[in-house]
Amino acid sequence: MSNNIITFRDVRKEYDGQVVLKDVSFDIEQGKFYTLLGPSGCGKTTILRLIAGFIEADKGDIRLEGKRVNDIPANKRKVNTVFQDYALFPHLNVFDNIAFGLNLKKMPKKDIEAKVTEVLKMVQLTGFENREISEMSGGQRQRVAIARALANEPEVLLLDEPLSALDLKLRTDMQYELRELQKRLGITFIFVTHDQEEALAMSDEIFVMNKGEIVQSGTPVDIYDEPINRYVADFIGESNIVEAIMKDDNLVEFVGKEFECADGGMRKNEPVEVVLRPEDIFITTVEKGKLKVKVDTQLFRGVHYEIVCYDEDGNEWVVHSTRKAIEGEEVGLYFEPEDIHVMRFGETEEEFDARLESYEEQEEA
Ligand SMILES: Nc1ncnc2c1ncn2[C@@H]1O[C@H](COP(=O)(O)OP(=O)(O)OP(=O)(O)O)[C@@H](O)[C@H]1O
Repeated sequence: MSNNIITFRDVRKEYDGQVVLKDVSFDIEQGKFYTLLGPSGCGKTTILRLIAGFIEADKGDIRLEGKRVNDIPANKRKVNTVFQDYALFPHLNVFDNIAFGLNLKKMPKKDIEAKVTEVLKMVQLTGFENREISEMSGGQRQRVAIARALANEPEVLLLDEPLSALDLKLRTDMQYELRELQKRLGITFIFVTHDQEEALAMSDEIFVMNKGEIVQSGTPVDIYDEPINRYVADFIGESNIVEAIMKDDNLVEFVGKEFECADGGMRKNEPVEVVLRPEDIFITTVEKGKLKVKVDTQLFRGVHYEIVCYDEDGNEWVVHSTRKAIEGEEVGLYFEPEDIHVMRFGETEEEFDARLESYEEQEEA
């Protein structure tokens, strides 16, 4: 049996004739932490609203636990949302904020008390029942908002940029807390952010979005190591991206030189792009390096120096190194074949997966 708690099949959403979600399909498995990642306006919140039932799809199937829910109202779905501003009632105390929805459902008083106690314990706010919302910190308010959502016993918790209002330190603390809470509760979290570091740190699976489409999905490591195109490579982490020619399987040419690489399954002499991450490049002597460059500038970033170099064709190469370089000096850049990542122009995720599979089979044969 499938472990999918949510399924989207060719789901489209338009506003005033403008398509903001382009026939999107995906599966969400029970009990995992998912993140929708992408720039402002790419459709992340639209997906959350469709799951919650706040808006209707113009086309396609939305299923929760296998059942089509397109026509099921929001309050009948086992899904709860934690909003960016938490949407707490400022004039009510913690207890009353959490009890609000339960009262509406006409839950008996004793059960409400037990439920509020239970969810406050889950978010480690036991004893805060009578505290006014105005007397709580940003992080505590957030936990109240989560507790209120959990009181409805959702199967899925939707979190729409819940950390964006917090300062950096609290934000990092809350990232740990949310991750830990999700693991402890074992319910599915769908988290929206435009912050790639947050997405990498917290998620089991990331959906990278652009202009109403999911461009790539996978684990943080997969997406970081194997971005399918320039957009994903640029969005997730820092990258050096140069145009190249795929000479043959395992052989790519850029800056007028051929390099051994681990990729294959493309046409001979196909124009491609190559990504090299700054932390995978080492600075050495011109003789020992694979590529000759000149050090231009460097910035001390605390853990490493960020060193900007230029090759003879004028391409910029950013290198992260724990050792300082000498500005103006000619040096060699060294990298391993498997750290060269080749990307085809216009390849979709399905095409990428299919190529990888058939190339790996061919390699094994
Ligand atoms: N009610 C609406 N009426 C018209 N257009 C809308 C409406 N809601 C959203 N949009 C448009 O749909 C697109 C996707 O919006 P959405 O809120 O899903 O983006 P997002 O990725 O969540 O962005 P952000 O990170 O800024 O919240 C945007 O272009 C937005 O302007």
